[in-house]
Amino acid sequence: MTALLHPFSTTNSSSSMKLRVTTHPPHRALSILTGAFPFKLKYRVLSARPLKDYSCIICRSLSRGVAVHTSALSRGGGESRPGRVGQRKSLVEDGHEDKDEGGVRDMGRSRNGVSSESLKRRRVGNPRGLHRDSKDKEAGFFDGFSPQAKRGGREAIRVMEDVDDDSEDGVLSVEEEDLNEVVLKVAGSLRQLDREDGVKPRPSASADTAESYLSQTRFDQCSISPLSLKGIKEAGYERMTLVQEATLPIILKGKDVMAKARTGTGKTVAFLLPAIEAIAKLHHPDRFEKRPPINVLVICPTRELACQAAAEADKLLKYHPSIGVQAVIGGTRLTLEQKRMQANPCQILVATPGRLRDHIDTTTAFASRLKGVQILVLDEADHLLDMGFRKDLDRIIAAVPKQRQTLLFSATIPEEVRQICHVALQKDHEFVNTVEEGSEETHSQVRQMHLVTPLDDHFSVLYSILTEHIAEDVDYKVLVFCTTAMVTRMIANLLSELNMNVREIHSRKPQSYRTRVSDEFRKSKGLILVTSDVSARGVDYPDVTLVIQVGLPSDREQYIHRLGRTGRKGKQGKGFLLLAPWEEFFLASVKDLPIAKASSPPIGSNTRKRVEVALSQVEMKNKEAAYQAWLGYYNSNKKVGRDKARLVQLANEFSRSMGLDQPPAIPRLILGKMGLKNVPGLRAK
Ligand SMILES: Nc1ncnc2c1ncn2[C@@H]1O[C@H](COP(=O)(O)OP(=O)(O)OP(=O)(O)O)[C@@H](O)[C@H]1O
Repeated sequence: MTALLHPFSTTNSSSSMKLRVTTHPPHRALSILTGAFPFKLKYRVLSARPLKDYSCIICRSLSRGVAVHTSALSRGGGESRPGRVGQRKSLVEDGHEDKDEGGVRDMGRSRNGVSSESLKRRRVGNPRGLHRDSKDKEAGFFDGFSPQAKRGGREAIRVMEDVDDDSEDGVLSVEEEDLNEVVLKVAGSLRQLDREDGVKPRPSASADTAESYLSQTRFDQCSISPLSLKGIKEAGYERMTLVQEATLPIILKGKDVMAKARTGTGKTVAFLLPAIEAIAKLHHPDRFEKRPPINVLVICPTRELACQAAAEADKLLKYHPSIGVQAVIGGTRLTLEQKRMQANPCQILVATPGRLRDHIDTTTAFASRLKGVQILVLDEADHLLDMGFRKDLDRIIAAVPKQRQTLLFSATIPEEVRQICHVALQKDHEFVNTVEEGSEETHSQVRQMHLVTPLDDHFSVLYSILTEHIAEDVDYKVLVFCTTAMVTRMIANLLSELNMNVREIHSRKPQSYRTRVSDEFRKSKGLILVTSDVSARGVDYPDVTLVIQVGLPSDREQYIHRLGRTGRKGKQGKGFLLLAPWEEFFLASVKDLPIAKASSPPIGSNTRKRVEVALSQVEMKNKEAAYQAWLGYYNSNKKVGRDKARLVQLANEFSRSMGLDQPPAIPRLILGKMGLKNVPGLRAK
């Protein structure tokens, strides 16, 4: 059957796939039956550009729901509009661990290649490079690292700068490692993993679930250029995933798309492939042109994710020698990036928001190169549209042409984000939702459990869960998510004292270290990665067997994304959420998810003793920093932080759980900024 223009045209009524198409207004849905048979499509691509006609054959997968909504919301182009969501949130670039407050640091250092303006921005009242808006000033400085500020509250917006002061010793976090090498390294290990994946499927993945994320459509049935097809084949991809199948034809048509698909189901390729196809059809500027345009701009919230997306693009571009991808991320030398972007093809730029702003502010001719952007992609769009990123994003949107195609992808798109998507998207954008109606946003093959137990037991319970899991699966690969960077460091220290094979990753580590550890974890088995939320979204570590979340996740979305590090590509996985009794309220926000109540693992006196001894070995400065960070994190939580006296009691409970009967003293200045001066139970210094 031949259908013109839209592959999911309502004319395909004989199909057996249930499809929801929403036309104006955006939320009115029309259910239709569509086909499970191949049909030929012909459509014109990217109407704004002089492109060729394409034909493709699309087969529909049976009995899978894909909702495509055409929205009536409008795009504000470059305008900066106040968010209607009205929430503020500190889930910010490179994670939430900037919720940690490490005290005042040296502000007098100069940064190579960074403009005074951007330095100033970093410095506004903040030694760690956090910047804030005027409301922060009213709210008091360090009192909010805003885990749930998205839902409102008095906390200050805390936007962490792209360049972390990872360097504990006061040395700048300037990396010697060329990012190109990092990207190539990641691309290399991705290729290797893909090859291994093709040969040896993990035994734990049943044939049924392992295939569930794939559609019946093969890439070679679509109107993809032969060079891209070669790259796809080499990457080991044969069939499209559901989200790729659903979005490719729409994106190729040149429409703005907002797409929601579960974690680990190939969203990166879903936006990269049509973007590459669009560039392939453009006139290619002279290699030596002084200011060649950037055609595709991909924004990712974290450095790891940006490197990963650039590596994926690099894989797909293998047979497109004239198209190049570059990544610009914080924690690396700005001047190196400038040289690289000048010396190499850079039609695709993958960036973290803060670093991109730095380039807009400081890099010669960068702004004019951005005028060539035809496709803007926001990966983890709900996170990027959140208030924590809003200023950077408004700036970025203002820097790219209004006449462009915009693609928003995420595994979670809360309703409030749909309400504000007009800041980036065209009025007639399509909303593609591959999460079937009535089904959960998490994977059914991932077993989720929660345990509510006193804080005092948390470390012993964590140790027990880990030892049990390790005993069950020699190929264990575990992610332990912690609330802040400093809590991450302390727990990693503890587990390592317990002789577990542990690595840690968070924003207070230098970027070269982060890249190394991330790469190691990607390739390893028999390893535990203790992490802050820098690993929560998008990071594609294959074969993670268990995700443990210790303490309150910042919100429902973050719970889903963290959990989504396991069960990728249809594989099996487990998730464990460990909460204290006063954190139990969080369960209400995920009550629609199948999270079973776990029974408390028996904690013998031996286990307790071992944990106690290990805690006594944990460095005091790590415990002190963890205490302060913990206090900052929960202080900014709307619910927990409301009653300051109670908050301090709980913090001191946390202190005791680390083996410190007397809570560490906190600098007066910081207590003041947290709004915790003179709260009984705190020690000031
Ligand atoms: N068509 C395909 N066939 C097989 N594997 C694929 C295909 N497309 C992508 N993949 C692989 O699937 C894995 C998950 O992809 P990706 O990281 O893009 O997922 P995601 O949906 O963006 O996840 P998240 O929501 O966590 O960001 C990657 O290893 C990627 O290489």
